[in-house]
Amino acid sequence: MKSYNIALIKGDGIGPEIIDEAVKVLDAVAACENIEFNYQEALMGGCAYDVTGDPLPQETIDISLSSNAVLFGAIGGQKWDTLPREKRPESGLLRFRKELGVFANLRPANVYDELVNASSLKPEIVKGVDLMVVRELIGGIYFGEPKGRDENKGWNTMVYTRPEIERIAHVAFKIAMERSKKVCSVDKANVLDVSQLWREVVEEVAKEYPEVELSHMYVDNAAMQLIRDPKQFDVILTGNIFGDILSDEASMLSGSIGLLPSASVGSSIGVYEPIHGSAPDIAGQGIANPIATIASASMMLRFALGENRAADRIDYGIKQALAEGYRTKDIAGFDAKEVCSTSEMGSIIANFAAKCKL
Ligand SMILES: NC(=O)C1=CN([C@@H]2O[C@H](COP(=O)(O)OP(=O)(O)OC[C@H]3O[C@@H](n4cnc5c(N)ncnc54)[C@H](O)[C@@H]3O)[C@@H](O)[C@H]2O)C=CC1
Ligand SMILES: CC(C)CC(=O)C(=O)O
Ligand SMILES: [Mg+2]
Repeated sequence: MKSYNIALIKGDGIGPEIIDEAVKVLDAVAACENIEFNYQEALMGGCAYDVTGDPLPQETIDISLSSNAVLFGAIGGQKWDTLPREKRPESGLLRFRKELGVFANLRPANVYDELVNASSLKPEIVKGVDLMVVRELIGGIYFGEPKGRDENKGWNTMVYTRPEIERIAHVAFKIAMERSKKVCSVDKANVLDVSQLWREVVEEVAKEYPEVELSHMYVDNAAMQLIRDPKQFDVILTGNIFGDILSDEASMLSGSIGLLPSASVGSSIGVYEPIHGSAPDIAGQGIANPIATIASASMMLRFALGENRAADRIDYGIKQALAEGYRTKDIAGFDAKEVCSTSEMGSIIANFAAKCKL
């Protein structure tokens, strides 16, 4: 029996609720595939600050680095918003990503056929959308120096170096080679010097992938085009802040931010996490959609552990639950057979995943 060590970082808000459902589904597929998971929980975010005074205790980094993969929920909430920057949950998350060297955040945005009516856009615009946002994750304006604020001024700096752009561009082109061989690099090169360098380096890297068609788009136009005609995109390559924003926007093509998973990968252990935050407005109500996290667990199985059969089971479980009309509140349109709680949705997906005939 193969055995894997998984670091579980539940975090704040809905984090524990959605991670519990992903664990339920992982255990269901493990039983079918003769594998086992040893989970080790670690604190990050506001809950870590409350216990240790640090949103990212060293123990969390150690546990993560000694595991095969990290499954992450979400951090943050109003309770911690007035703390000094370094103590805030979000600083812990940024530091964590840097410590683990996860420079590439892969955010697939697919529209499930079963949910074309859940989108706020017309079905003919969203049906068949299948794109991948490749977001640089440990550089750009969230990390650049100088940053700070005083009474009357606040400042941050967007910095990218040539090697940082090269490595994320290679990730995007390699992914495009496995897909429809199209990369759209999104920047703001009409205004930002850093984007001019970005564009130049992406052009250079593109020469190593002659089969891939490269285009460039300014981020403001990209935000509009994503809604106007999302199927024009295959791989979107972009920096940290633009990717953060565009992927949240892309989630509305699929119907809810509670649906989109992600993989944060780089030089060591990967972190598998939904694209959304801790959703304090719905925490504790049992209504959060766990699908983004369950789908992130599937990405973990496929990319970190090579357990493709188990991942296929999860993907099938999600699709089948939707096909049979099960919906959490965020995606409950007119065609919902039943509006389920977070925990019911996890159990339904686990059951279908276990029954999947591979
Ligand atoms: N990776 C992370 O841990 C992230 C943390 N955050 C933090 O989360 C906190 C809340 O941030 P917001 O801007 O409100 O973003 P958010 O993504 O937490 O929530 C935005 C909206 O989407 C809804 N939503 C999010 N996830 C959902 C799910 N699984 N099912 C159903 N509805 C869902 C929420 O109820 C809310 O109305 C902040 O402290 C923020 O810094 C934000 C983004 C990412
Ligand atoms: C701390 C933020 C950068 C988290 C976030 O919004 C994200 O990674 O999507
Ligand atoms: Mg975000």
